[in-house]
Amino acid sequence: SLEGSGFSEEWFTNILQDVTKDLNKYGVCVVDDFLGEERADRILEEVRTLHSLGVMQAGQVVSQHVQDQARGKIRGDKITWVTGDEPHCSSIGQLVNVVDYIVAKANKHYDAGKLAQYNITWRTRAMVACYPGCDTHYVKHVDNPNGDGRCITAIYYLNKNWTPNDGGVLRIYPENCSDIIASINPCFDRMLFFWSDRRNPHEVMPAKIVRYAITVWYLD
Ligand SMILES: O=C(O)CNC(=O)c1n[nH]c2ccccc2c1=O
Ligand SMILES: [Fe+2]
Repeated sequence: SLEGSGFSEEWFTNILQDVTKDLNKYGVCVVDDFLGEERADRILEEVRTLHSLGVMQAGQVVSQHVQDQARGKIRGDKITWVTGDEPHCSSIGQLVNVVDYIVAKANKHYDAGKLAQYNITWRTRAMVACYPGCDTHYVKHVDNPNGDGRCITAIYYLNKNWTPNDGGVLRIYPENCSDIIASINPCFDRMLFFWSDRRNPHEVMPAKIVRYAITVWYLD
């Protein structure tokens, strides 16, 4: 619901139209300056706290060789799952509430188009991910290749003053326009939505410095 979010009906309506239009047209939607610097800073502080508390576990191992693992070779992304009700997670919880509202409304929006094909009733918890730099990356993949129910991937980026030298760009290879590669910089207070299925193979390019993102998957 709107009250308590601190955002106006008009703000939501504008975002809704962007998300609905871009998702239906491109299968991808980027919203910049999503929550404003003050809220985004609070979320970043919470993620840094979670990282410093050591609650993030290795999401994937970068080296498949046993001896590398034995030597504790650089591991890939580290993740933790939060509902938003845990200690140090209240701003993350507010982010999820705002995204929930947008996705629920867009799903029922008058010009929902392809979004209307879904009946989004559920979502995962929020996955807080940290790529620790040192060229950690995520190989080209589809989030939901085999119909596990996930239909929309929603990613919120928290990387202040990001520059190309920092790496960690998200590349999306839209299935139906093979010549275009969408390169999305993981910059601070940027919100991204894309179809989770085979329409959007994507990869995280090697990150040179610590790179934070929060992902929620919406299920049909
Ligand atoms: O951070 C990004 O820009 C994109 N990120 C991804 O595509 C992505 N996709 N699937 C995952 C599954 C487990 C752990 C991390 C991930 C992950 O970062
Ligand atoms: Fe992914």
